[in-house]
Amino acid sequence: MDSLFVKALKVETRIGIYDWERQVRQRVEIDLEMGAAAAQAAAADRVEATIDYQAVCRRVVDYVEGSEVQLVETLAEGIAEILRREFGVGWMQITIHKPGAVRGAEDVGVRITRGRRAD
Ligand SMILES: Nc1nc2c(c(=O)[nH]1)N=C([C@H](O)[C@@H](O)CO)CN2
Repeated sequence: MDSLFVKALKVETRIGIYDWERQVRQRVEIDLEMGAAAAQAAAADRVEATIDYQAVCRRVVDYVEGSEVQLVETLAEGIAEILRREFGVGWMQITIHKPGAVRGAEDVGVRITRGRRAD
């Protein structure tokens, strides 16, 4: 299966489980991979024949900037729901990075995979 991807989409948001984290905005970085048939899009050579990754990015940024969740897991599930419902994505992998959130670790976060991979 072919896929479209977005790497390290940076968004400032309120996220975290501690009191101090409810007072600030922190940067998260988001990787997306979405199942999409490249041959169909190429044959038409039109963005309407596939998933518009720029439209996806705009929508994800809008959602994440406005969210106020505690866990990176909650953010990932919210994005998955948007990709499924609004963009018709059948298979996806979503990674939320929260770089620098844990002292001594370069990066922490969550990766979820949802949907069925088409052949
Ligand atoms: N499984 C998770 N564990 C933790 C999360 C999280 O979102 N999911 N978050 C935190 C804190 O907010 C941390 O990122 C800030 O230092 C800790 N554990």
